[in-house]
Amino acid sequence: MSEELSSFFAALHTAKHFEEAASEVLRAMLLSAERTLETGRFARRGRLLRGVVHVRPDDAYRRLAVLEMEAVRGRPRSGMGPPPVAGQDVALLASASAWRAVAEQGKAVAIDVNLKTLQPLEGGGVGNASRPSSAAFNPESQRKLLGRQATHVCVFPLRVPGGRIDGMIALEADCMAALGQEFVWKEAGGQLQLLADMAAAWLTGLPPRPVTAPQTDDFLPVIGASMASLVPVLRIFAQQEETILVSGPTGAGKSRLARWCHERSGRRQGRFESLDLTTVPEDLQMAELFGWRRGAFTGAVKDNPGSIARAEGGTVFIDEIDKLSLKAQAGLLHVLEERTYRVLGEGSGDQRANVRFIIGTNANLREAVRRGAFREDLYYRINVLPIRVPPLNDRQDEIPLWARYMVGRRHQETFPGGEARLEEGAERLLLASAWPGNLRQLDNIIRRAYTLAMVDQGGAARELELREKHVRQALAYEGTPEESTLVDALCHAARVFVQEARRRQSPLDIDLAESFRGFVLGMAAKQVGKEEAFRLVGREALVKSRNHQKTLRRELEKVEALCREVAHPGPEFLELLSAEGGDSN
Ligand SMILES: Nc1ncnc2c1ncn2[C@@H]1O[C@H](COP(=O)(O)OP(=O)(O)OP(=O)(O)O)[C@@H](O)[C@H]1O
Repeated sequence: MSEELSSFFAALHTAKHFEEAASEVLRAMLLSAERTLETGRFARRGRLLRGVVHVRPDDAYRRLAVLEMEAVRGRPRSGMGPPPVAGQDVALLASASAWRAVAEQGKAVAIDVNLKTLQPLEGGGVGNASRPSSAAFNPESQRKLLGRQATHVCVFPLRVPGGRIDGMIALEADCMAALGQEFVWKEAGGQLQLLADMAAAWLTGLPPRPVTAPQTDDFLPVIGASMASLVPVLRIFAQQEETILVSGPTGAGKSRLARWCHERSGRRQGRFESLDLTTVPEDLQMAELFGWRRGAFTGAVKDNPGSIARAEGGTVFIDEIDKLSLKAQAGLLHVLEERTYRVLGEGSGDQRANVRFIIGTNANLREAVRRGAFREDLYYRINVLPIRVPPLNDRQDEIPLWARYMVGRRHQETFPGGEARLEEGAERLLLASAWPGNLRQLDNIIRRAYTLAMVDQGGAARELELREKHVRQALAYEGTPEESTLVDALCHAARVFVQEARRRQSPLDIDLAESFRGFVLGMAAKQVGKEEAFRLVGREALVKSRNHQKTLRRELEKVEALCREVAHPGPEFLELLSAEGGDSN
């Protein structure tokens, strides 16, 4: 390994955060490309501009970093210098096609922005045999790149061990003299990809530099650790013009997040129009989007502008995109590519679509593409800036914060200026519950518990406390989700165990497997009687030898030990323990 590569490797080893690793790799790649440029035929006629690292494992953005060439020149070769920050004004590589090409082919692609061509790099250089794809760029992407002097872009896949492509690194350059694929990528491609390959594991594996808690607001009133690391990426997304794809389970807050992005975009003065496709019959989807003229179809008794026209200058949020019919998919693709559409029933004359689209889905769109239910070209067209909202179960740290926020908000509706709090036990109970319905379910439970607390406190309480019993009752109405399997339940128990250990900031030294057996036996004994309980868990022999009473007692003691450890009074079946009384032989 050359000295240069080994010092690059050493720098990656000492990087503690994604930003530091990104800084190293972008600096090394930009300098390497610049050296090639200086010795080639475009020396003094071209210049490197910047590099951008996009980390998007499982097709959802996790991190972004940008490094301007000026910053590279402005600091010594060794030493960390300021980290590359994806600032608010950063312009992202505006091409869905670049990502599609690197993700599908696992190879770097070179783009000539003036010619609007995109061509795979082969081996260390550009293969003449590979087809240039001239449909690769829409005029908007071209305008944007040229607007920041980028005439040539090379995009390298971020290949992690195992062969997955978890992101890309784009280098931008300015060289009017170079045509098509002539720029330095041809000679430097092999070395640049090597640097990207070496850095991939660090870029995708390192945590982000800790950020101070982002500011909350009405649309994002709670931001826990996992969302906090996404907020910088979201802020950048909000300010772009490209389509954002927000995926995540139902009730996780996708619509609110879309609204948050709108409020932070240059289009905030315009309207935010939301179109939930689950509520629109397939044959009316085109009409709802593009509007109609009177008489366009049966029932069209007067003109209707449609979502795009209503949101003129603003944002259209299309939720549950997988419900879009194939016909309407073709219509949406046309708008996204050409920025024009035709109102239904209008003989001629296209309208300009001056809106930004945000798309929501809780379906696996890639899978829908595989099944032929969703157009592949549309998938790539809307998948420019994908982001995933994690389920509430994966952001446990947010549960008490959301619960407090929701109780407060509910109380303000009845008693503006009043005060509502949650008893500690109530928070513990919420934390220990599973939330398949995410924030929507939590909100429902809080509202139900709130009503119970109000009734308990006689109605007119400006100061209100939501107690554990209110939450327990509210949860009881929900019942156990029928689809809950043993594996789901065990996952849930494991999650709560971890959360309890983290809460106390010291190890939770209990043998969970041992106490779990006690829980199972206790529950079974309560439900079907002691002897049958032992049969259910395959320990019939103990019943026959009359040793089961003693065993049950020992098992229940382990349950009791666990309850003591986590300062919980313990479940009802612990009564069995006292009922066993002196029967210890
Ligand atoms: N930022 C928020 N502030 C207050 N409540 C919220 C927020 N986000 C989500 N919620 C609660 O969760 C519910 C669902 O939120 P939202 O509609 O944004 O989720 P979604 O992911 O778009 O759901 P779906 O996929 O079912 O449309 C809201 O009605 C509200 O009760």
